Amino acid sequence: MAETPQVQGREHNAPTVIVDAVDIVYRVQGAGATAGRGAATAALGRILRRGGTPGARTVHAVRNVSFTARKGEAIGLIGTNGSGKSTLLKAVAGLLPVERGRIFTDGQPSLLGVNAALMNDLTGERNVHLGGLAMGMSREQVKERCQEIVDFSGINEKGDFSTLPMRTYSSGMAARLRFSIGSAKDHDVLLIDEALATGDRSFQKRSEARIRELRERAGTVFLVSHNNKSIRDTCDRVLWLERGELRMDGPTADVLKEYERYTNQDR
Ligand SMILES: Nc1ncnc2c1ncn2[C@@H]1O[C@H](COP(=O)(O)OP(=O)(O)OP(=O)(O)O)[C@@H](O)[C@H]1O
Repeated sequence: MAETPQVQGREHNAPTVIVDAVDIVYRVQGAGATAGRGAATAALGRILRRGGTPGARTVHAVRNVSFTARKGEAIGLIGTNGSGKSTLLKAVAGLLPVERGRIFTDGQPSLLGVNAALMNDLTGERNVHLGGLAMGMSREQVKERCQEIVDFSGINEKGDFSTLPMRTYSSGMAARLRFSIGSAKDHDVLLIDEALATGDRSFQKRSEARIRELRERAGTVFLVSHNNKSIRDTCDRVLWLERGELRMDGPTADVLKEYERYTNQDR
């Protein structure tokens, strides 16, 4: 019997994210109002020049980017500072509008860290519960997995931190707990922004293994990182963004070779 398109859509290799000729532009209100001359004079000058809103400036962060991601792929996003990686990830997560082009996703993309909105005044344990519920886990599932999530994060390695408020955590500990909560559930499309950079080497190894597991369970994983080794160890494909443009899209080894050549030369 012929398969319906929906059944085909569940196959390995099926597209999960299609980004089609996307541009993303930030609008910064009130930017530069105090630059140079006095604020009032500068604002008046702008009104006279443009006849528009004073102080509105734009940042064109992503330019004409297209790619298709498939089930089972782990895709690294690389590029020098400010090249548009986080912006693109937020747009795929549906948190930023596109100026031009379209983004299609099959399933709900989860941006690690943002979806599990953690609260500084609550303990790590309470945050594990809330984060789990926010991701759609049942109370029983959360109860069952709470200890495992805390153990994976390693926050209790130097004391019983899981019963202390998150504001007492170092930024690395908070990032580890976020990663641990976010990756406790299988995601259709998991977007990870620099989560691995903050942990120590043993946490990095655990999280790399976790990414490989998530990927095997048929999801698609995107990983933004400045750590080329993490990218090499976890991703089979890499997108290289530079000044908002997609400079290269291909197998990890090929793209990293060109990227390393680019970052090692004087620019
Ligand atoms: N909220 C914002 N408002 C205005 N401009 C922004 C905003 N966030 C980012 N930008 C600008 O958009 C461009 C892309 O930034 P983005 O954070 O996506 O880059 P990135 O590649 O993730 O950088 P990094 O590696 O430094 O984290 C930069 O020029 C940045 O200044």
